[in-house]
Amino acid sequence: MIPVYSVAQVRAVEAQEISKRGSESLMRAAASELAAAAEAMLAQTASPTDALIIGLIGPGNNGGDGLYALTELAQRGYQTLALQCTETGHPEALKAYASVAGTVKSLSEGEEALSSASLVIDAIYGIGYRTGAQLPKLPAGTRVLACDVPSGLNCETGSADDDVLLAERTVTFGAMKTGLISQDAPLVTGEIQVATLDFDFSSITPETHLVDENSAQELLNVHRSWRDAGRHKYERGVLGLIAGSALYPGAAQLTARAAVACGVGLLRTHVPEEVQSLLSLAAPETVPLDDEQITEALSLARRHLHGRGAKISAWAIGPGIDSRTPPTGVIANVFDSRQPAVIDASGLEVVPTGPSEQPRVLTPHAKELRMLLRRAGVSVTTEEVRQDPIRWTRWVALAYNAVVLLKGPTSYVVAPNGANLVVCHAAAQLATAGSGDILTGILGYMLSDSSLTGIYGLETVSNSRLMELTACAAVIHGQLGRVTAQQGTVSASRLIDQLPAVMKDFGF
Ligand SMILES: NC(=O)C1=CN([C@@H]2O[C@H](COP(=O)(O)OP(=O)(O)OC[C@H]3O[C@@H](n4cnc5c(N)ncnc54)[C@H](OP(=O)(O)O)[C@@H]3O)[C@@H](O)[C@H]2O)[C@@H](O)CC1
Ligand SMILES: Nc1ncnc2c1ncn2[C@@H]1O[C@H](COP(=O)(O)OP(=O)(O)O)[C@@H](O)[C@H]1O
Repeated sequence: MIPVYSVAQVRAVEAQEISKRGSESLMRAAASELAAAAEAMLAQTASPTDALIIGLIGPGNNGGDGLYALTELAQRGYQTLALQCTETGHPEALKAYASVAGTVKSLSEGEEALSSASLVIDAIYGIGYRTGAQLPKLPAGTRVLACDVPSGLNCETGSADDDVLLAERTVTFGAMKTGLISQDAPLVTGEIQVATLDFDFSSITPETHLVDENSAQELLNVHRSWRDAGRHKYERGVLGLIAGSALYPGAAQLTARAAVACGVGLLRTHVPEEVQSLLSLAAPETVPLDDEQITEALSLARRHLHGRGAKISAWAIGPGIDSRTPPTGVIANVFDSRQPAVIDASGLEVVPTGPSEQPRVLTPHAKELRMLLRRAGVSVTTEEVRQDPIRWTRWVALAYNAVVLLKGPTSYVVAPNGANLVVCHAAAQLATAGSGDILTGILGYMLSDSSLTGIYGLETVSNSRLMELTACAAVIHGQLGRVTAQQGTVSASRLIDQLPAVMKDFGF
């Protein structure tokens, strides 16, 4: 997992590093990383002598990094041009660049060259940016490498100005910063590369941790063993799905098909009669589950939570339920059990507040989070949630004693004790009807599989493991969005078609 720090924390460590290593040497180290990233971006498209790299240079250290990077690139044979966007610049870096590559032009003098740039290095503003500067408009299609932070992005809050410089890649120094993963940031940073510059953060507690594909892979492997291959379907895990209504007949199908595509041991479905026939056609692998069988499964669960003897090992509750007529009795019985459950959509409207023995994950989007807060007696605006998502998600986690996944372009996973993880997949194509139902299917499957939860016998899964698995499900979901988008337009059904291949990439 990638630790994420606030700007103030990064500034504090930076000050220590400067006192140890000197500011010039730090800036040169940052510049080398930036130059290497520029070379990597151009490796496929142009040889050094053909490529023109333009640096947009600002007044402070960010501009200094850009100038030293351009100096290195000029020394390696690239054509470079430094365009100063503000009246002042970093004096030593300006001198270093001029001695190798010639004079620096002002933006107005050299602006025309932007249309022939192979790459633009955005080194106007970094973490020192305050909203409101006039930023240059780049020709459409310009490839941009951002130095530390895209100019126009507030690295504290993640809020971007309208004229922010959109980056294809951002090389950020020291550590990942909160403002690079919040609010607008995933839409403007492009791929983020952290150049740690060997900063020492050992005495500082990060604000949160980012879970990316590599860390998800590690988290998924924690409990896997060679013995997994010997399990029968009940030992692999049985998911009970309580979902669907005549009003939304498709949602239960999507969740069911997603769980089946993940390779669930067995899926048992409790859906209204009129939905069951459709569901049996859409997912013939599923087996219906009536009220009596649920009672029996829950009663057995008191003695056998998992593995041999357990009829159901985890639950997914909510997709497509008509909130006017939810099967409250059945759902309340499941809520009283100690079996893990993921609760989504209309299920969120009936989940109780207060203490609970059940390991639960709630998966609201922002509007549903506000509804959960309102039910817990807290009234907030969408803007307040947007500005401090972890704070408000933590409120819900505490009030409902559940792990909470706040879904959106950046997803936040928070446990009742306040611990939290962030998933930032920037797969905008996921914003399509039914994609949340698929996430519920993926997570439901994961909660049912003891090789992932690591629980056997009568133990229950801890909130910290629940939080990790929830983040992994969100990472897989994001990857699913990206992979599906590479093949064409994205719909929920097409996401499910790609799910087996994506699961395979994560070791399933
Ligand atoms: N952290 C690290 O570990 C390392 C950091 N390094 C680098 O240092 C960078 C931070 O440098 P920095 O402090 O000089 O700030 P930077 O972003 O260049 O801004 C310059 C000045 O612009 C101004 N300004 C801001 N907004 C404005 C506005 N709207 N309109 C007009 N003016 C505005 C403001 O000046 P002010 O007006 O406040 O006097 C601000 O001070 C960092 O991003 C990274 O690239 C690496 O070298 C080494 C490792
Ligand atoms: N702009 C976006 N970029 C990336 N992911 C998004 C974006 N908007 C939504 N998502 C993701 O898409 C999913 C939508 O879920 P949800 O709102 O429950 O949709 P539905 O109810 O239609 O299934 C969530 O996983 C969310 O994280």
